[in-house]
Amino acid sequence: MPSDATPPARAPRLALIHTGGTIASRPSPDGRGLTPQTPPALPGLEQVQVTEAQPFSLPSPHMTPAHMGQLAALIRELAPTHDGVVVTHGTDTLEETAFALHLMLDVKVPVVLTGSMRHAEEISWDGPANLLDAAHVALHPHSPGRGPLVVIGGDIFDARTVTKIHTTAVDAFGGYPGPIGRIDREGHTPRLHYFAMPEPRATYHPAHLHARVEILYAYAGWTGEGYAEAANRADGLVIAALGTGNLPAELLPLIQGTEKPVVIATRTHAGPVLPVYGYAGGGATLVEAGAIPASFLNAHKARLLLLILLGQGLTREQIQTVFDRDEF
Ligand SMILES: NC(=O)C[C@H](N)C(=O)O
Repeated sequence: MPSDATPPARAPRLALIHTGGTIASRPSPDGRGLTPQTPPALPGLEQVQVTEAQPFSLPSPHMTPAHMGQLAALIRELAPTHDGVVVTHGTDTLEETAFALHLMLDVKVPVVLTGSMRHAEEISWDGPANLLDAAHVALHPHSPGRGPLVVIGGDIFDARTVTKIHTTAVDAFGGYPGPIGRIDREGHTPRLHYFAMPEPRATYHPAHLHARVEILYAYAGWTGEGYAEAANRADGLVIAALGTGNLPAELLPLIQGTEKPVVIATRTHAGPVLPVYGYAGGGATLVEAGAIPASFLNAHKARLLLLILLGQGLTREQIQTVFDRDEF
């Protein structure tokens, strides 16, 4: 006899993509230190249908833009048949992969990256809780529309602002102005709060990811060592400059003479790049010489944005507009 009872809601479907990192690492049998070996198991989500994939297993210092492109393609493939995607990743370059995905992915389901600071054989192994938090965030109804998120230690971060702030602490992630949400558990029940609404963002579709963009790091007494060589071989440069985006005077003529895009970020850990100083090498003179302020992006995220815009074939002027208007 036909029943008019509502059929039970189907089990949520989660795609779990492993890429390596400490969350997959253990001491290697040859005694030479930690290496990625076994992807972590997802604990305590009985009602969820999980599909696992492992496109590669790398320590995250071995990640390249090509791997980020491969990951983006896999997520695009899995997204239509899943309600959320979790990516496990090494923490060293996690913010770069998160931001590259932020720039390139326009999938509808949430994408959440997580990792761990301690490996599976350590007493303070933080992998399982981070992974469970990430899964809850990925499947939560308030998570779509925020771009890829990073979840570590219960904090939920936006890919644009998150950065690794500690080399060993379990709460290794932060960044100005801080988390956009928080997940905790009351018993087994997740409690999730967002502190801001989702907002629209631009996404890009580069034809390739092999533009060469190099980063130079400014310091007191830099007279431009390495600049000419980098400018010759690269398609674009990013400089982690001083304060609001200032450099020693010797850099001004070098930037004036560079046709390729030169983006000025800051080595300071928070705040925008603003062209306010008019002394030789001051931010105002660099912008007048054609340099592009990176807004509030750190140097390694500015590099990815520049690399992606170059891969999409944008001109120097178009690239400047993207940075000027915060179209990311
Ligand atoms: N905690 C970590 O995952 C660090 C490791 N070196 C990695 O990024 O792969």
